[in-house]
Amino acid sequence: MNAEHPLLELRHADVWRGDNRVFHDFALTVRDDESVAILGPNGAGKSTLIKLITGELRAAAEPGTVARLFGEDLWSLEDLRHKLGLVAPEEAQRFDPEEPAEGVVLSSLRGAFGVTRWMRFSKQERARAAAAMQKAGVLDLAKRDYGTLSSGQRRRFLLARALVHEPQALLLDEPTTALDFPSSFAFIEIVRELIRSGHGVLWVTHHPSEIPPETTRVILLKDGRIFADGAPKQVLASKVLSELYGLPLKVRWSGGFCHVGPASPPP
Ligand SMILES: Nc1ncnc2c1ncn2[C@@H]1O[C@H](COP(=O)(O)OP(=O)(O)OP(=O)(O)O)[C@@H](O)[C@H]1O
Repeated sequence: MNAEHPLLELRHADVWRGDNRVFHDFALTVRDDESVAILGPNGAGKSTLIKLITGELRAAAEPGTVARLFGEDLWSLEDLRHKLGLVAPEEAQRFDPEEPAEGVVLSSLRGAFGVTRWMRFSKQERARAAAAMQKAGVLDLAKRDYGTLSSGQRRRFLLARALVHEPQALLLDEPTTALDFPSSFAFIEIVRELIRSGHGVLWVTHHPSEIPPETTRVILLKDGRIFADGAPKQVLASKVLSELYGLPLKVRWSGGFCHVGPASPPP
């Protein structure tokens, strides 16, 4: 990681959505070798933060405001895909069900959502796509029609789509939404392996139980502010989460994973 240019630097940032100022004087710095989980109640500002990172939203240009991704002030995630790969489940809808699934990955090399008949790919590009599908555990499904894949398999193709650019870090926007337990666990295991092999990860989720044990930092958002930021066991604590969500919660750790339930189970 270049110490001068962390993945994300926000200082004195105001972010507006319509007439609503979601972030005010917001500050957050994330290094590109960190594995960070971001949680918070509905309306906390998670999507706003993601849209800020993807460049869909911008911080207001005020004196003193710093908003940089990999040291760039006005970035386009398209241009930074070799640094930060995005997995956003809603993108799964954007592909032709009759296209071979490998098109999800190959078309990313052209910044497109699907392969058109004018696209040509070199041997090296096909090898990169194969390597990305291998990492995501879907190489054997490359030739299957995309429309015949399960949600979990499609999610892994989205991961391969991000990995084909060999990014240093990944931004995962609720990547296990609507996946069953086995598919979620399989996805989490792949991400764990990526963290272990040195990738930075920014994982936005509602579910503490899916935060990989390799995660080094947890950030809790509430009402557009950072409510807590620190080591997982300090932040994902019964008292902190009870205060965040406004109800008594009990945290239990097992196998490096955090499980949250009501403080006193119903009779
Ligand atoms: N298009 C919009 N116009 C105005 N306000 C918005 C808009 N989108 C979101 N907001 C507001 O911004 C705040 C943060 O919303 P955001 O979607 O970032 O929260 P979130 O943490 O992602 O929530 P959720 O968990 O429900 O997805 C909320 O108060 C929300 O009502």
